[in-house]
Amino acid sequence: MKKSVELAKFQGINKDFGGAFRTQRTSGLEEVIKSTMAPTNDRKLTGLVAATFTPLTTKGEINLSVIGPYVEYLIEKQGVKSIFVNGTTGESPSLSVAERKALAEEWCGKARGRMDQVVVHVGAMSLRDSQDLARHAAQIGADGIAVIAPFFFKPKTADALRKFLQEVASAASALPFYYYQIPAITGINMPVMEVVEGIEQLIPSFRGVKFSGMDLMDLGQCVMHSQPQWSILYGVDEQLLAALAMGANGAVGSTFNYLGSHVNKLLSAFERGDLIQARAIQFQMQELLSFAMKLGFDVGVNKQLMMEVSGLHLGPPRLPLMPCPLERSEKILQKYRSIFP
Ligand SMILES: CC(=O)N[C@@H]([C@@H](O)[C@H](O)[C@H](O)CO)[C@@H](O)CC(=O)C(=O)O
Repeated sequence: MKKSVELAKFQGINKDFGGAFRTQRTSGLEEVIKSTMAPTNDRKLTGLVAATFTPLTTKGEINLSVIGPYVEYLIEKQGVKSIFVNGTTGESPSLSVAERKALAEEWCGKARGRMDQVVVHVGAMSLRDSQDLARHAAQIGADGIAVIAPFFFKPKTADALRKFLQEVASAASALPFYYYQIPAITGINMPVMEVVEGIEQLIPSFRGVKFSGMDLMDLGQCVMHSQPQWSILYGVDEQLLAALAMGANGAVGSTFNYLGSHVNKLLSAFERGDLIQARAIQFQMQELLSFAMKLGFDVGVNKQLMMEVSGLHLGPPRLPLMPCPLERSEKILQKYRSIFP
């Protein structure tokens, strides 16, 4: 990469929160290729993206009726304008393909005209299921798709993983495609940098990474070598500020469901160079999460906290996750209220 390009990119880093996107200079041939293969939505994904919980009834069925009020809550109370649905927080590995389609359709329908972007996670252990979900996401008007690495039969090399991602992306080539890395869940610790190397040649619709790992050097390398149209979105909410300093363009996370208004202030503070304020908010988030983690924090506990803060009826998590014990949820809610009065 030329030095001037590197410098321009470095200077452009973190100017993305306002939603601006930069266009790439291309040759005539590249223009032709782009016009035939580029995704129809070329709006760069930036800012806060809430990874949504999946509403279930008390009997454990998906509860589509909560999705409309949920979207309104995120917009009105949390200032969150983009969502990432059917991900980890949404318990996608515990949902059937039919349930995932019904949920994705409802999220897209309710968010249409109200939110900036809806990214549908379509990753699955079966390539065919993943392709089916990707095609469906395109039909229902999703703004992008993301794919996690299959984690039962794990790809052994970056090449194998890239091929899997390519096969899914090609089922919905008109949609921006994001690689979803989350090593704590998948057990796949391959550096993201290795996975995305040369990926735009295989996947013309590739638009970035949802980076949910702890390795900030790998994150920095991804930022450094990313293309202008890519979004590097961080997914470990409790250390978001470090990722912003490293050049992340935005964040996808579960806690933005109930902390979005505060984290938006963190982003604004960072943007105007007020590190004291940004750090103070990050420390508040850490205070809450470290308290919850000591008591035991998983998607079930997180979902309960969201229910109590928002008043939305999200129901229990699905087995094998267990509902949050009452005593624990009371303590966490109390802590939440003391930190964020
Ligand atoms: C392991 C995990 O669930 N990570 C969360 C974080 O938002 C996480 O809940 C938060 O940082 C608290 O640890 C997200 O990265 C997951 C996510 O975005 C998703 O639901 O797909």
